[in-house]
Amino acid sequence: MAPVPADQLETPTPATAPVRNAGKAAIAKFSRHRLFTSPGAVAGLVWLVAMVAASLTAPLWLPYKTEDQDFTAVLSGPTGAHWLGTDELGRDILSRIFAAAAGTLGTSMLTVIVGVGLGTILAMLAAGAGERTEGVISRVTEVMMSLPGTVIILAVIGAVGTNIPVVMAILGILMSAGIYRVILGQAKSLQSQLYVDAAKVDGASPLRISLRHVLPGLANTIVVQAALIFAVGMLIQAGLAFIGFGPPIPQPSWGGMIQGASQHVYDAPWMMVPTGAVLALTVLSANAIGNALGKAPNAAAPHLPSAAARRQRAKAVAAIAAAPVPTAKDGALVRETAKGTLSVRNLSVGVDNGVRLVTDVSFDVEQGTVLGLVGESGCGKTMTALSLLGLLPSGVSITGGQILWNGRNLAATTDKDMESVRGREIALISQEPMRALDPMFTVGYQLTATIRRLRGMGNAEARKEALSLLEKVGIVDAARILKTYPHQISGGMAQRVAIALALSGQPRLLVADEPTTALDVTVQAEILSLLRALVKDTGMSVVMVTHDLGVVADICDQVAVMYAGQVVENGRTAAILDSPRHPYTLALLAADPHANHANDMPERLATIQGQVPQPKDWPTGCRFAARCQFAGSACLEPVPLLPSGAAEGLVRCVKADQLAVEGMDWLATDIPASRLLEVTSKQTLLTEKDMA
Ligand SMILES: Nc1ncnc2c1ncn2[C@@H]1O[C@H](COP(=O)(O)OP(=O)(O)OP(=O)(O)O)[C@@H](O)[C@H]1O
Repeated sequence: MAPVPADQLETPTPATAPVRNAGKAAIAKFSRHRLFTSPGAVAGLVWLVAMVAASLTAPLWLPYKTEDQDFTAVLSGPTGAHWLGTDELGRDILSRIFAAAAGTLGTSMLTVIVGVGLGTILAMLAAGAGERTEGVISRVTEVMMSLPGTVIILAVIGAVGTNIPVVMAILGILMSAGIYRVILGQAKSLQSQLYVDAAKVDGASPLRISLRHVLPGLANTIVVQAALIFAVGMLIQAGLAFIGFGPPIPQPSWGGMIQGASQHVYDAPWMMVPTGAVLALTVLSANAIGNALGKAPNAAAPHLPSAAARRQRAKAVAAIAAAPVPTAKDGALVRETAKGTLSVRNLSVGVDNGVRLVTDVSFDVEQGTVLGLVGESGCGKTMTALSLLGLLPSGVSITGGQILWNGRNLAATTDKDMESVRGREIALISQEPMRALDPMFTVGYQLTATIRRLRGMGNAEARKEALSLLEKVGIVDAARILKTYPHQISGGMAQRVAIALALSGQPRLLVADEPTTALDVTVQAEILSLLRALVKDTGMSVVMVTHDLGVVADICDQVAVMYAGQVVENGRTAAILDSPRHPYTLALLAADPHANHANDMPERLATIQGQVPQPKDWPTGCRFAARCQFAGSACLEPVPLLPSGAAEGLVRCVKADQLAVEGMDWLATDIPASRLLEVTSKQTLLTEKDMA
């Protein structure tokens, strides 16, 4: 049995370590919560927690009773005996502020519970129970919103007296109508999600669907609304007390104290300061918390990076710009980048402060050629493609390497500068054409607006160009399509329009992320032949992300096969499809029914056991080893990308030559014991059996 390399041996750890690590991870995750990344929200939270704690424990520590009068210090400013001064009756302001705090905070919370609770229940009911119920609830809430809230509150006070909890609960009922309107749209959108349909098919009751599938999706909006209503409740309560509808005298209230202070604004201006400041700070704190929570991923456009992500990216960009230019390493192709050639060098992409998703990826795309990025789901194709456009999702950034394009390193380009590249030099077409089209506007409006913005044309000229672009992408009745809305055209037509949109800035490179996956087979063929014709006619290049080897064979000049965030093999398409040098490419071809000739179609198609490992589980050696039929002890070491011997191809496999010489096939059976190498996650244990 071969020895296990030292760097892959697990260090024995005490039994308590996992618990401690889990605790640390939980604390780290908690501290990254958006609430704690906003200084304003942290300060607000600290203030609110301190206020609640101080008000709840007030009877234990307050220096004076609220009604104690000190006639030797009437209307005094801050003194040793009265830290925040006294009022016109010599009562201690500090004691009165905190004695009033519990009531003010508690009854404001009551408004939140009634308002947000009722609004949420009504919205979930309306979203789940069909149009009639929604219609009834909506009409009722419209009536509630049309009622004069102040008059109703004053009428309630007239009827029940200044019973603050009752008044604040009624205020909550009045506010619930507005909250219902805010939450309804989101609840309806959640009700139309596929997983909700699946739950219905599984026979889940409407109540269970609402609680299990809809309510969690509303959590963010509910919390934000609660924070804002809490602030509004406090202000309204203070306002009522100011005009004399607060708790009965001598019971203190913040509004009543401000009203008292307003009588002495000239002779004792200080008196206004402590209560006013505490009220303002408490309201600001609730708003700051609401604002921070409102910046949740589902509250913002998901494709736009957050400020924190942008800061992180700016840091990464600066580090990449300062790094020395990589040279030919381990045989990797390094050529002078000609104009119109894209050269990606040692590109790495990772989650900010987290795992790496793509490592050390290199490839070239020459002008007028198509490169296919191929591999199973989760191999990092999309992350690589989106890096080219600076469109990585929020929280994911380029961590190293270069993207050389027209004399610039796009990996070290700021977000602002990327704006002049996107659309004009490099454009994107995505898997789902409807993502590129706004359902609110006609195709013509969207195309002309984009052409005017990217090419600086006038309206009439842009309209002509839009027509010509639609004709270029094979749309026969272009004039009619210009007037249609996206939902009025088919998927294939929408993809043609999306391609026309991508072409409106006359880009030299098109990044196509599985552009045919969502289309049916005949339309797929049409779109592929359209792309082929566009490459030929315009001389632009294409980076085509796909998991379909048929698409690769059909359109790609070069192919880069990706596995677990790495390129494992690249080179000319014909060379790679004819004589693959990496076992993963071999396996993909063996598993593809179209890659096998009808005559020698095996009885059983090959499979690749297991799954692509998660980025956190990548082993230090060959990442494919755990699934590979040919793995051996040498595969436990990191494997560089080396010339494959076929044209300019590169391969990341220590056994590539042996496989090529011996002409070994990927077997359609389970991995034979004679070829088995057990590679467990993280820790790689070699149990080689009968390996030569
Ligand atoms: N926003 C994200 N944050 C963190 N990790 C992500 C994010 N998006 C994708 N990943 C992870 O990055 C890795 C690569 O994903 P990527 O989408 O690039 O794969 P892919 O090969 O394009 O797959 P597919 O064909 O399914 O699109 C996967 O492990 C995936 O789980």
